[in-house]
Amino acid sequence: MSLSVIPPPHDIAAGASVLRIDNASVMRGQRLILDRLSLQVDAGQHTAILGANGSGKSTLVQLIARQLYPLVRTDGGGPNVSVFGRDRWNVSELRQLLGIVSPALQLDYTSDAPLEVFDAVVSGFFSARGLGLDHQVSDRMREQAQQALQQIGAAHLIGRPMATLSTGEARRVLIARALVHQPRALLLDEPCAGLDMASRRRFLENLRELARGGTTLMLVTHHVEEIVPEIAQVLLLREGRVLRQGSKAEVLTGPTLSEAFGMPVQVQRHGDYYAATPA
Ligand SMILES: Nc1ncnc2c1ncn2[C@@H]1O[C@H](COP(=O)(O)OP(=O)(O)OP(=O)(O)O)[C@@H](O)[C@H]1O
Repeated sequence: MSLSVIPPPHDIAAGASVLRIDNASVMRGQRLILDRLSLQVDAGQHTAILGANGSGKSTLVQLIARQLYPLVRTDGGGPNVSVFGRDRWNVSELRQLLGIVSPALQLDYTSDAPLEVFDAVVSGFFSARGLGLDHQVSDRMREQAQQALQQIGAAHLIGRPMATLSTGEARRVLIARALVHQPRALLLDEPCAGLDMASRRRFLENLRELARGGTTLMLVTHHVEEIVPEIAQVLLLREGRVLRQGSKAEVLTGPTLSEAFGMPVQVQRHGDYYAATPA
């Protein structure tokens, strides 16, 4: 199923990459958390960002989401993080092009007891959590929200309070919310965390459909098994630095993952999927 497009209220530079990070470093407190990181994601170049606990993945998500800013360059170069060709964004405008689903977002939405599923999704049009008196919801918006919920297999949850949903159900609803704008890209931080085997499989199939439908995926995970076949590029982080970047065949090897996770790891390939286990 494809959603009809509500055109974004702004232009994007023609041919601009979804994401360009050039030698960006991020400090938190006195610590250097990301160290001269570079990454380019072009439209349709589905990418996994992989790394052990504490390697800097969530910090990178916040950098991309413009919730954190890199250190000012000392080499005289221009801005070192651009999303859709721009380094400055109004966050709600950016969300129309780049949908983001993260554990922090899920916690925020599921702890709002009265928030109902459909309102949680349709309020995505206003970058608000739930509907207020000043929000004018058009028939078109309702239709788009309904379609997004159907697309991700969550339409049956309409009417339920967000706080009563299971982890997997809430995850789907938040993805539907991110999809109402039909974003060009989705940034998913550990989207399978807390999902059981069957939910994870169904969810990964949803992601594959989105990727095939033209949404560029940026998937942050520490599970090699979640790297769906459509993802061709992998960025492997270790202690805030890029340990390796390239195709799956180049990055997902035993020696490289052993270095990334600090223990011997064996990699198996099952068709188009990879799996990693302690050696
Ligand atoms: N606000 C902060 N102040 C200081 N250090 C921080 C802060 N936030 C994160 N860190 C540190 O930055 C490093 C990277 O954290 P980050 O959350 O980005 O890693 P991650 O790869 O997402 O880890 P995980 O897989 O455990 O979620 C960690 O060592 C963490 O302790």
